[in-house]
Amino acid sequence: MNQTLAIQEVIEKIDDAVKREDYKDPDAALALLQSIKADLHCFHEAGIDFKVVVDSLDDSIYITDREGRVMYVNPAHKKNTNIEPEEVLGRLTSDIVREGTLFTGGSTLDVIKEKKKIFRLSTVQKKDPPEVGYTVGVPIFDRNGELTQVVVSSRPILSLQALHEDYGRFLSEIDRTKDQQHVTIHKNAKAPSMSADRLIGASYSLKKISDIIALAAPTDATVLITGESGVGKEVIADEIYRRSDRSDRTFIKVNCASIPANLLESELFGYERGAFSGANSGGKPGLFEMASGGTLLLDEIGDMPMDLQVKLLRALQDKKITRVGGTKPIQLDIRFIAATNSDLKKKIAEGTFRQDLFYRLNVIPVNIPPLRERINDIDALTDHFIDVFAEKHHRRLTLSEKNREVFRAYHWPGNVRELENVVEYLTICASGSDHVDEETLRGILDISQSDNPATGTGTLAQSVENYEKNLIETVLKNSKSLRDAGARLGVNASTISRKIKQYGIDYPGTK
Ligand SMILES: Nc1ncnc2c1ncn2[C@@H]1O[C@H](COP(=O)(O)OP(=O)(O)OP(=O)(O)O)[C@@H](O)[C@H]1O
Repeated sequence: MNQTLAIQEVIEKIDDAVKREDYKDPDAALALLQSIKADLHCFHEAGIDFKVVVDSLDDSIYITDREGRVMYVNPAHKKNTNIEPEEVLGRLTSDIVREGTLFTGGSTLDVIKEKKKIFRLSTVQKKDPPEVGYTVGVPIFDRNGELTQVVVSSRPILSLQALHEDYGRFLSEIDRTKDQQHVTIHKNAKAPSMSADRLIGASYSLKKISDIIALAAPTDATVLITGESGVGKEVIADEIYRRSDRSDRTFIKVNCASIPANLLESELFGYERGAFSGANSGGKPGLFEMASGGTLLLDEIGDMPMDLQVKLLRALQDKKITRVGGTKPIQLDIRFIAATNSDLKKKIAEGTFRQDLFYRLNVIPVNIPPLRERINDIDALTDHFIDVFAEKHHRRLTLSEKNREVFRAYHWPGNVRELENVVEYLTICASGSDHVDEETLRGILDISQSDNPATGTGTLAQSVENYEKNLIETVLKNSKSLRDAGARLGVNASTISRKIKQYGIDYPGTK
């Protein structure tokens, strides 16, 4: 039990006994004394001097009464803020914040107002230059539910930034080790190259998708899989292939966005001898020919150039293609699956995607909702990834119920891929205890979108802008593209591009 609360309970116990005049009844008085002795014994047994503990913490601790009058600050508070204890002790936090010479922001006043735990930024004005801190204010209540004290712990936001950078480095490391190929060829569904990932989830949407797959997979009907980046489109395509009658034949996956537009046509359709200079003189079959008899996944179909869309439409309609520079039609027998994270209807309206191609592809539409709309999948996927990474890294991550609540409440801009990365990172960097501390979680999740916006003075706003600028610069350094940086920060590429201009960040091609 919290020691302050426990002492307060003993005091209240004595007050109640005095009110009831227990001392007039020897039995009641004895019972009271025995109960107090038991309480004191508990403190003694615990053997922990909580003041020594708080004084040894590296985080700043700032404790006020219910009005916000400062009762205590620990030595780390002075070390981290340059504020002498006598400058704040006995003073009202509202006065200190209003004056604005020691610090601004912070969570004390909001905890008093809202009577719940609050996360806020605070700017230490006594530091030169002023330094932004990340504060967590917690209310303490008596047993009647009345607020008695507020305890605020804080640390410089740079420590969170360091954590974020560490996580950014981890992500680029993963990217580097991932297969960077634009085309993947699987000989059959049991080939070692096929990912072992199966469709995990407990949500109603995933169950519906699973039902559609069960019905559509054994047919040759074209499937169009849509959904944000990282929702699991490729996993669904794999599942369709596994459950299809073509699972013992070739499955080719081609990423239409990563192959340069001028090469995509010859990659897909192949070319005849001497079709263009530099090409293999004997001609080359394209991916359509190579996939014939099997399945072809056209990933990122929304990024296919318009002129190729016409050719693709013809191939789908006629089930025939002609190599670049060739005249002889080649018969195809392909099961097509297309996937995209673009809004194809919007692209049609903008004139960058052909409507007739859309209808050709959209025979069996499968839309995968973002993870934040499939909260029931989060626990199942988390457990799945904990198992996967326990096996890979020989250590097991344990999450508390509170950690899981943070997971369920988070908006997962990078969807399942982000959840997978977070679980891998925590397995490596934060396993070995029965929970992950909340600060570590907030450090690697996208805190810029947290539900605790900074309450701000001009200086605070400026500091937050600085933080945002630094964070974007750091993430850009570790990213392959604006889109990649956007995905890491949970915003789209155009937001990153706008911020680059707004903050004058030096990034090639944006000036
Ligand atoms: N339902 C799921 N069950 C198990 N693993 C999943 C599930 N959904 C996604 N994943 C995992 O999440 C990661 C991202 O999934 P995937 O590559 O299929 O997403 P995507 O929608 O194709 O992304 P992008 O549009 O960026 O290519 C993969 O490692 C995949 O194994």
